[in-house]
Amino acid sequence: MKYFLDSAKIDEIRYAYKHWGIDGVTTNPRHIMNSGKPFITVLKELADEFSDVKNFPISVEINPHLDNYEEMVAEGKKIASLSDNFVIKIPCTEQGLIAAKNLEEQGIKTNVTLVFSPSQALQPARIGAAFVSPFVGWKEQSGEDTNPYIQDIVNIYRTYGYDTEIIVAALRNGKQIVDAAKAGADIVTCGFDVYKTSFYHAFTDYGLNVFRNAWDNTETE
Ligand SMILES: O=C[C@H](O)COP(=O)(O)O
Repeated sequence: MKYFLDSAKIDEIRYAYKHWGIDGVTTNPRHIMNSGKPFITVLKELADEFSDVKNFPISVEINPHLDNYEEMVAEGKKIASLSDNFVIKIPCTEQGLIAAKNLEEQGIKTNVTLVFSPSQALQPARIGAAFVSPFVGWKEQSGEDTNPYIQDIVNIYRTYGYDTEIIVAALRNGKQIVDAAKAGADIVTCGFDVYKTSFYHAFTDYGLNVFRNAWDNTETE
């Protein structure tokens, strides 16, 4: 399963690429806002940082105020022209799906986002979107069990042999990463701290102390 970093902060993206070998990046307007930098500055930083890296998808979301497909396509083309790695993130609305179909027909990769049900996940696959992003964290926060929903999407995609890659998004902890892996998702996207926490277990620290203690009480020669 591939790991994407959900962030627009260049320092943590650089670190996660170099040290963790992340496979791609996803951004959204909230991440861009949290970077504290203007939209176009973030895009240029990301384009420059990975200019020599092939097949490193970086999802960039279009202006969320756009609500007709022609404007969405125009904006998507503008963003895509900045880097071969850019994937255009488009909301799963009827107009968004038309825009995604148009962009894919023009050879521009799309990531259909804000997906919350298997029925929403079907059309992005039918029109050949490169990626679909079903959200988990937001649904779990509202008290829903998200395992069947992700598993259903994976099963449907496998049944029909759809090529669209499933990015399980908005994950908040290691258990949700494991649930996505158990369901057979292609990719997860998480924030920097979620990955860091997922690498940790209290028993590892406990065990390290046991071994350090043993080491300190053993003659080296
Ligand atoms: O854009 C997709 C993100 O995974 C949404 O997650 P977020 O709630 O962490 O911004």
